Amino acid sequence: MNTIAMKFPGRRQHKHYFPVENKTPLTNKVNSEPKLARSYIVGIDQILVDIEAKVDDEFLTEFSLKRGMSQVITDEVTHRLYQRLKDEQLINYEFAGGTIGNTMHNYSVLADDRSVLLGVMSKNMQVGDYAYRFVSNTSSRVDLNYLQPVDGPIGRCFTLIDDTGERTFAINAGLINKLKPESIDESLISNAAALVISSYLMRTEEGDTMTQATLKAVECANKAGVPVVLTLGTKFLIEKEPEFWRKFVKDHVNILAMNEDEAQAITGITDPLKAADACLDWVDLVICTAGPEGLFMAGYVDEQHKRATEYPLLSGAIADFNRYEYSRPMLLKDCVNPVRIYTHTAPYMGGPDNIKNTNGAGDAALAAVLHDLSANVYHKMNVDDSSKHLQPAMTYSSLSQISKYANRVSFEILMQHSPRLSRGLPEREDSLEQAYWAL
Ligand SMILES: Nc1ncnc2c1ncn2[C@@H]1O[C@H](COP(=O)(O)OP(=O)(O)OP(=O)(O)O)[C@@H](O)[C@H]1O
Ligand SMILES: O=c1[nH]cnc2c1ncn2[C@@H]1O[C@H](CO)[C@@H](O)[C@H]1O
Repeated sequence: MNTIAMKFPGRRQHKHYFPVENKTPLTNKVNSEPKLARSYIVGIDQILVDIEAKVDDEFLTEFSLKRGMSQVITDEVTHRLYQRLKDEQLINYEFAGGTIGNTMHNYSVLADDRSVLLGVMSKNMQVGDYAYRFVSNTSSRVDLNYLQPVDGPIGRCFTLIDDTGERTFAINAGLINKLKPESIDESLISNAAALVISSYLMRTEEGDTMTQATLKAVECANKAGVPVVLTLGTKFLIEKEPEFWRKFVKDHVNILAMNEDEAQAITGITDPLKAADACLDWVDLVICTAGPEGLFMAGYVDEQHKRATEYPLLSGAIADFNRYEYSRPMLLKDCVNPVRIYTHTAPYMGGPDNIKNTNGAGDAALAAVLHDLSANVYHKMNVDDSSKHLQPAMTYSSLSQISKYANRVSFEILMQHSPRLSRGLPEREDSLEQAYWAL
């Protein structure tokens, strides 16, 4: 089948995509030093290495770990747990992790462009230790220059996979929560295309400064009109304080990413489409992954910019919900007559025959959405007079297109062990219908 590649304006691909640099008629060469402005995104994380191991239910019980949850464990439990995993040779791999660390890495791989990761890093690093491993397993496109040095270890996240494929996280925190508000560079945040955070950043102890650092970054982004993107991390954190999270999301967040369990925890609604719709009362754009059911997205468009889909209309909890999925989503404040838009994408090719591990599939979907969002900022910075920007949209592509891209990236993660991509998507895929990639 004849296919065309998904092309975004980015440093590597822009010249195929839109001619912002024309050849000089005299030399017939493209100016060798194009002075294009660049967009980037910033993420904050608890800097962690994942230690993945296959375990059974008894193992979880022995260490009093709650299945499916991300929980913090003491140094003493860590020591015993690590020893058991080593003695029984249960460890599959040790690799850089962290929900936002993974998202920044995947964004940089997909966009072939810069993201900035904020957090802490051991100031004394030895070849082979966890800090070293984190740095060496992170894309060179992720800017680590703003990490705050600390005198001690980064964190470890035991990623324990049981027979059903469910993952339980046990976190040994090290100094991950010692990021200080002073380490947040305000101009770095206020010039970014987006600020990306997770609910885990609020899980701190007395004396930790991570939460204050995060709140400072969020306030700075809010003030500068930089979209704040929150991923909900794990439902148990949300269930503990749903009222706090609803208020935080309403007051500070523009884009909310979650899976269906987290969506239920924050809205009380089981149906992922209805839950996504409920979240539109608080935010501008919603990404809700739903495992084997695929991906739902919801957003806003102004009446004058809405575009009707060419796909068959779908009905679920909301009738004909995908009617305007061809629209490019907008901030609610930029809509004179806001219309709610929704889309759904079923797992790419029905999902892989053999799912290695679903860990990080949701983070990867978010990385794809961020790629589209920053592509829009990049294009606007360089070709502001393009007719494309007559509509003050948040993203480069339509809701439908972004959702397909995100779902495609999730598929890639399901086929591998690590939550981090090792390469971008293929430019051409014969198995893809043209409509899947066409703009
Ligand atoms: N069993 C499955 N079959 C087919 N596709 C799946 C399956 N599980 C996940 N997916 C795909 O991966 C995407 C994300 O999955 P999921 O909802 O499990 O993310 P998540 O729970 O947020 O993951 P994480 O928190 O580990 O990043 C889904 O939207 C879907 O496209
Ligand atoms: O408490 C936490 N803080 C930051 N990241 C976490 C925490 N618990 C789990 N993950 C991260 O979530 C990723 C998959 O989505 C894993 O790679 C793991 O490192």
